[in-house]
This record gives sequence, C-alpha cells and structure tokens, in this order.
Amino acid sequence: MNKFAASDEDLESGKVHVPDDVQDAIRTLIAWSGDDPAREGLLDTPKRVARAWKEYCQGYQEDPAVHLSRVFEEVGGYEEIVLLKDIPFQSHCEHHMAPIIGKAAIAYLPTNRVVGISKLARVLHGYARRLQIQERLTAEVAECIWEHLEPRGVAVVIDASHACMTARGVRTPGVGMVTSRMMGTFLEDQRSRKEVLSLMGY
Ligand SMILES: Nc1nc2c(ncn2[C@@H]2O[C@H](COP(=O)(O)OP(=O)(O)OP(=O)(O)O)[C@@H](O)[C@H]2O)c(=O)[nH]1
Ligand SMILES: [Zn+2]
Repeated sequence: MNKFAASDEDLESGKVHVPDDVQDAIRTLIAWSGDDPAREGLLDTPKRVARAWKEYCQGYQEDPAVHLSRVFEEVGGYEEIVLLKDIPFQSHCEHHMAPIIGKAAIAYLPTNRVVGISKLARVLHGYARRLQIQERLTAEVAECIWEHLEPRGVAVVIDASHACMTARGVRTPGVGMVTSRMMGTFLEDQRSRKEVLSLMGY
C-alpha cells in the first residue's frame, strides 16, 4: 500500500484529498500546454485530473492474485480449455501516460480446480490499471494465473490500440498491437496452441 492510497469508495464519492504539490504540478502542465491555469474553467481541473489519475492507476493498490484465492474444486472432471474472451480493458502506457484501449482473451487448462470466471477479468484490470507496456501486462496476467491456479496451460492474447500512436507522434489510427503469452501445454504443444487461438478467434 503506498502513502497516497485511496479506496474505491473515496474515489467514487470524490473525497480523495489532493495534496497542493500534486495540484501545482498539474497547473504547471496546463501552463506548459499553453493555457492559463487561473482561468475559471480550469480552476478545479488540477483536482479532477489528480483524482482521475488515482482511478486510472487503482491497480497499484491491489495484489491481483487475491482474486484467484477462491477456487472451486468440484468441477466434474472438467479438464478442457476455459476461456474468457473479448474482455475490454483500459490501461496507460508508461512512456507517454496515454491511454491503451483494447481487449484481452485469457484461457487456462485446469487441473482439478477452476476459478470464478469474473476473476480472470479482475486480474486483468488489476494489472491494466497501472502504467504499463503491453508486453508486460500480457506476461503479468499469464504468470499470475500460472502461479496461483497451477493449471496445465495458460494463454493470454491482448489486442490494443495505443493513443500515443493514434493521437500524437506517428498519428496512425486503426493500428492494433497484438501480444501473446503462452505457458505450459499451450507453449509446448502446437495442437493445443492452435485450438486455443482458434477459440479466441485468431
Ligand atoms: N513495445 C511497446 N512500445 C510501446 C508501448 N506503448 C508505447 N510504446 C512505444 O514506446 C516508444 C517510445 O519511444 P521514444 O522514441 O522514446 O518516444 P517518442 O519520441 O515519443 O516516440 P514516438 O511515439 O515514435 O514519437 C514509442 O515507439 C511508442 O510507440 C507498449 O506497450 N509496448
Ligand atoms: Zn506511449
């Protein structure tokens, strides 16, 4: 837990205290962008921006592995692929702090226990709500599931658009970055890898 921790409730009620130096930093950025931080429409902006960033980065306040602590062991011998696909997410790139918007597919091959399916999306959001690069986000989600569910295989594929490429810099809209992390059976067995990629729609 960092010294600037804020709960979800505080974020929702807009109660998060924003220290003066944080507000000053945002005023400096507004001035640097070419506007006047003292004009009326921008007076409350430093607090809003700071609170928005606390929300975008809420993942720093959790260990995503906690979502995998409740498992179901009576699965009727189910040992085939479990896949959650088209999970929308938002993150921010660590280079420009610009939005990364995309969707993820997360699959695993259970041994004798499964997790509530929503928890896979919770793990994704726990890592996405931080400053990220897509490669690390993909690897962190896969490794968390691998370590805490001990499945025979994990496959994570993320397809996302980076605002730092669409809204600035090379300014190339419509570009998607695709990353994947395969572990266990999905890494070692070509047939399993093909099957999971096909179920994911690739
Ligand atoms: N590998 C990877 N690169 C990313 C990601 N998000 C943003 N980038 C890239 O990070 C790079 C940073 O490059 P720099 O040359 O240091 O920064 P820059 O001058 O702003 O680069 P341009 O975006 O090309 O204008 C850029 O090429 C971005 O496209 C990501 O998730 N993974
Ligand atoms: Zn970027």
